[in-house]
Amino acid sequence: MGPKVSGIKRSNSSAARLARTDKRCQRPASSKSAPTLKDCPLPSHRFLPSGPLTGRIRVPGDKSISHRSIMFGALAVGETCVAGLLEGEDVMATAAAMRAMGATIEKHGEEWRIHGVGVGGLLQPENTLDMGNSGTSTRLLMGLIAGHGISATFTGDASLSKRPMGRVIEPLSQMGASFEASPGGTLPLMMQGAHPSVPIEYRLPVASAQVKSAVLLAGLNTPGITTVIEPVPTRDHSERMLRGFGAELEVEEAGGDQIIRIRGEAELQPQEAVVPGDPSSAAFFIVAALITEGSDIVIENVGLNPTRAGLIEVLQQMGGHIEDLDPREVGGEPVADLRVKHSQLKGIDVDPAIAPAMIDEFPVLFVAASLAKGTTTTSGLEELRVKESDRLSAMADALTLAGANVTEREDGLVIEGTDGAPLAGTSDKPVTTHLDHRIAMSMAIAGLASKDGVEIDDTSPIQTSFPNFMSLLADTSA
Ligand SMILES: O=C(O)C1=C[C@@H](OP(=O)(O)O)[C@@H](O)[C@H](O)C1
Ligand SMILES: C=C(OP(=O)(O)O)C(=O)O
Repeated sequence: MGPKVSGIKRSNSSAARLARTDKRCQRPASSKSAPTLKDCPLPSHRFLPSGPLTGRIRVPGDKSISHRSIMFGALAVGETCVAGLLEGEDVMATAAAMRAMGATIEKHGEEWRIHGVGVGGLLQPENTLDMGNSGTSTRLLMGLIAGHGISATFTGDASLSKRPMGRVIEPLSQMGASFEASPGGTLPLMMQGAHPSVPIEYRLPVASAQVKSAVLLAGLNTPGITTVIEPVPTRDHSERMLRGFGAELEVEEAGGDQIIRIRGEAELQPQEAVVPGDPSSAAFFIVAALITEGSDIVIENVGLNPTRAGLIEVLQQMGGHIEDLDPREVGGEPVADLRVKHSQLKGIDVDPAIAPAMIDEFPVLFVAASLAKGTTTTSGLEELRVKESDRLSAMADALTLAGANVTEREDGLVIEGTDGAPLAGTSDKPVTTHLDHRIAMSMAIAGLASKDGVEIDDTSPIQTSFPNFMSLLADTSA
């Protein structure tokens, strides 16, 4: 770790350890009384201005692909080996749930080995499935359970407990599953899967890969053909990977729609899976290098599936220097090494049609826009209000506190950039991350391009998707 990043603590520091205990503070195992703030101090942290980012780095495995590797491996008969799995809390929540339903999932050296139970073979979990902070785990597992004749209860942390589950309850009910959810269709909820379940044709009312995947996963153990119609394409990892595991799945384009059909009562074959680096995690280092003077960095092995690569296109339109080196395929997904150099960014109107291909990257795009020359306008982003936090309001508040010029609209933010001048940073009050890893990491990056640094109230949510973020940032910045 270089001397100029003394403000950044490593992930094995006491702050990071506290982070993990802190989440459990919501429901302390060892104490009958509710925890007080004193028992559970938040691991706050000030991210200081940084010199150039240089060197070659790798970010952890893709979160979406990691969840699916575990789920599909757990449904194949035989041993699936997964290399490059993300070991963040969200993926570990999926692993714990699949173990509770009968799969064996173990780490051997650098590799994860999964012994599956076969499609149709999931066991009824004995205990409540605690999904922590993870929307993907919850919605995809609801789909899997819907096609099995078992029941399960789902809980989650304070953030997940506010997120809408009606969007999966609706199609899965049509397939025969039944639900008892909290008011507003939220967690905690109890569900009973159906056996046999009923194949449906479902047109997605919202651009969501989680809803698409939930219906396809329910379709895996449903007799006949289950069809999902997608008017707006979203990440297609489920389709690619289900095919790779041997499911009969076809995608047809018709009149601007994608029509995805899966034949049920499938038999999945175990695989040797390799998970590419997560473009959503690489995004923080891409923006960090673009806004920090003198930076020149290579991020190796970044997944560049076209349904995920929207941020790179938008940053290039803003004048960002991002080069693909050595494009290749890893685990059935396009990847490349990305060379990113500091660039003078200019504000643009972001085409809302690109939103699904960068849905998790808007918080960090807002940081880039805050340092660009001129105005960046975003629209069509209502979905950001139902992520781990309301990401439009959380980022508008956080960036304003750090000195950026931001106007919040119903469906997006309008940001007047500083033309490269550093943001003031935060003084007496830290930014609030609302249990949202992407808000925490985005504002950490804003700290690099600030005068006084940016203080984050709670760094613990970073563990959900990018456990070594703090140490990688410290190692990369001069
Ligand atoms: O299918 C997935 O793996 C994901 C889909 C997206 O959610 P939505 O389906 O709610 O858009 C994304 O935000 C999430 O991080 C991961
Ligand atoms: C929205 C996200 O994840 P999830 O929906 O799985 O909680 C995310 O990682 O930004």
